[in-house]
Amino acid sequence: METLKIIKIGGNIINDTGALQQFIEGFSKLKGLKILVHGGGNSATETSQRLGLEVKKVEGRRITDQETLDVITMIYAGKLNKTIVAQLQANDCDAFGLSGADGNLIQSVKRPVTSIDYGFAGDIVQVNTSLIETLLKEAITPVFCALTHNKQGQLLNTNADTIASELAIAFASTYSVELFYCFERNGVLADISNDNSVIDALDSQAYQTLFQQGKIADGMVPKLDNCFSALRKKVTKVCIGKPEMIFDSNSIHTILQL
Ligand SMILES: Nc1ncnc2c1ncn2[C@@H]1O[C@H](COP(=O)(O)OP(=O)(O)O)[C@@H](O)[C@H]1O
Ligand SMILES: CC(=O)N[C@@H](CCC(=O)OP(=O)(O)O)C(=O)O
Repeated sequence: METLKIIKIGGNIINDTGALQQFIEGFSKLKGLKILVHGGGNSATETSQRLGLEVKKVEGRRITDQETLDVITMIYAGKLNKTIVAQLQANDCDAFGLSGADGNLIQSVKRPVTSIDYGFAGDIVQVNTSLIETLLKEAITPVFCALTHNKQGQLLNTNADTIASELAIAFASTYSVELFYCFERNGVLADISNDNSVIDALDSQAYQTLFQQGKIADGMVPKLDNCFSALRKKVTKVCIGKPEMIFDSNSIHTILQL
């Protein structure tokens, strides 16, 4: 099976001009089929705060009211997506910026209300792989932002880690999919205050233990849930670490195992 690399970059990489530039240059040079998914949660938080909007997150997911949805649409689908695409184009990577609404690529439903109402936040129900494959076959690199839609005219905020894992799962029967989560740390850390405490290989049982000990928390919890869900659904390889892991397989990072 041909390999498809799905690479996600988080908001802290996007906000660091040097790190983003280095990533864009390396990503552009990667051979073979590739898809980029970007977050940008901290840019949305900054802009919301500047506008005097209250920022609320539960278990790493943003509670998205109408005003917050307006902000994230401008930031994720507008400023960040178009800036990243322009920078990739400058590096001769034929990038094509997308939300889940474009071409009906990613459909979702409003996250069901339990004790928490996440507002306009979506859970993915369907990925339109055929149109994405058409782009890939034309040597076009899809670049997804963290927005999906419900096919009834409503945009929904969707965690970028989940978009990456759902894309990976949707392609797992067609390609050998390698999923990379790039962020600002060296990998999953046994001690969050020590960047040298990278766990080389993490399985779901060790994850549960570290979670119960409080050593894995915040945004790392939904990230790891997405990683293990992808592995269970036949994604070939899942890694977490700094962007250099996608160009240099010897660099320090965490490999996930079931
Ligand atoms: N054990 C851990 N190892 C690494 N990061 C951790 C750990 N526990 C919690 N974290 C936190 O998780 C964050 C990554 O999640 P998140 O903020 O959602 O990343 P991103 O913006 O890249 O999606 C890290 O910045 C770190 O603060
Ligand atoms: C529902 C939900 O939480 N969506 C995320 C989407 C952005 C994101 O995932 O950004 P990072 O990858 O930089 O964290 C949010 O608004 O923060």
